[in-house]
Amino acid sequence: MSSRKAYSAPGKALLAGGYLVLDPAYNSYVTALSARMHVVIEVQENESDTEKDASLVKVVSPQFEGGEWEFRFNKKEGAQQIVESNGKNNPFLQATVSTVIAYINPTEKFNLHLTIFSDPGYHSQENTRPKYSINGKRKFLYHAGAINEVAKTGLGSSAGLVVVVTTALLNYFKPAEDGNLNYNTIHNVAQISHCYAQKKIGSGFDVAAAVYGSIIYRRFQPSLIENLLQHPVFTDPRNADLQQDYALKLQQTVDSNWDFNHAPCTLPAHIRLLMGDIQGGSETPKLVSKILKWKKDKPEESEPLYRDLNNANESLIHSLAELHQFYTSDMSTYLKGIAYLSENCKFFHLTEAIKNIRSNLRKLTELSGAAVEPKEQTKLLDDCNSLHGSLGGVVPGAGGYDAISLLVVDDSASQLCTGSRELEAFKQVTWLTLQEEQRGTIAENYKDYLGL
Ligand SMILES: Nc1ncnc2c1ncn2[C@@H]1O[C@H](COP(=O)(O)OP(=O)(O)O)[C@@H](O)[C@H]1O
Ligand SMILES: C[C@@](O)(CCOP(=O)(O)OP(=O)(O)O)CC(=O)O
Repeated sequence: MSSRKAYSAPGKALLAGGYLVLDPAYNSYVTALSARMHVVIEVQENESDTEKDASLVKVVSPQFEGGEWEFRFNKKEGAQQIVESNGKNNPFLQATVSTVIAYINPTEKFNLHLTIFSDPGYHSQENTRPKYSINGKRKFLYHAGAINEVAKTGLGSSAGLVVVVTTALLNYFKPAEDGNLNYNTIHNVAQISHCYAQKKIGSGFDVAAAVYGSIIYRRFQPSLIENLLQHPVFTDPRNADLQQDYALKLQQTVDSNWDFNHAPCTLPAHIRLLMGDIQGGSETPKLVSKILKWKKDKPEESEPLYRDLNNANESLIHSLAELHQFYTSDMSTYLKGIAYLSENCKFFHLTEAIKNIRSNLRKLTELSGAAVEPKEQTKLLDDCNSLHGSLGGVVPGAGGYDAISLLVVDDSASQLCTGSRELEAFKQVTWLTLQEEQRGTIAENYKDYLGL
């Protein structure tokens, strides 16, 4: 490869399928966003920063204070030792770098330098200064604090990071023969790394969207990777035999055929997604454990509600596909429909599906006691319905106080954002400047990042 390459991967919004997506029985609807995570990877020719025989992956995240991690690889008595030599912790980078290296098992020494950039939508924009690339194509915000001190907006920064770094490293060590990216390998390695870093097997919708872009997603069976994450190498990491056994099992798992759904999807033409970040926020793991406990304790309540919520989700998925199909088959009527929304029954299906999802999420809130669509968000989403051009909105993902997602007619989007700023009801909402961008992980031009 030429000595420098760049890649990017998108953030996500889970419009339908929160909680249900944890179960491989249900489909969810995930929109990939124009807020993306980026990496520039360079091969370092200079040997001075590596010890003899040692390999190095250095990662710099210049938008955050102290964003520098160095992973040194040393082979001693047949066993690979990986040390973060700055004494710093970034579990997602550590997991990604070590999983890719275990999967590839490189025989030659390597010395790689990675620089991470994240688009403005991922983090709070307070106390930042903008910096532009020399050619003006990229603008990133530089923060006054460290990565774990700056508030997140919930677009899935760790999934974006893991996927883009996996893409860069796999493409360096094992580029696909046809020059394309090997999406399935990237996906499988990234899911394993993300679970390993989080010490739990989540649904993985954020990782899958970062790889494949906007998708209808049904998860993989957790048992597929359970044994890998409990491998004895994690309690005896410098044991050469265990390392070998782990690497073999990792390769077999990554290269096997995963049964999961990642069918591409797109929002219908002229319908735009707006994401409103809400000051405050909720802790997803607490909500998830409350819901799962209720689901287990009260199957008589949860089973019918999960069924109803799934029906509402499926009907949203169906009506979005139906509208997309309508646009491609009869554009002029579709455009008239966009202009006279309430008169067209196909748009009516969409707004009804959103209403049904919301009423089921409110029931979930009431029965489980977990604040999925709390009263404040109910009021906010109801207020959104009265804004000109709004087709309705939901609490995305785990819900709570984090964010709202609205579907709006694109002509009205900017007016809706500016208009709502004047209203008391929207004072804690910051509309993020982003939209759907269907593409998953892709190669970029490294020249667009020079000077940052
Ligand atoms: N730009 C970045 N540079 C370095 N590490 C990052 C960056 N963005 C995210 N991370 C890693 O991901 C972690 C955040 O992950 P997580 O808490 O799962 O949030 P999210 O919901 O945004 O994925 C950070 O603490 C850091 O370890
Ligand atoms: C509850 C969930 O199904 C969805 C959570 O979605 P969010 O988009 O809220 O995720 P975070 O960015 O981690 O807060 C849990 C899961 O699928 O893992």
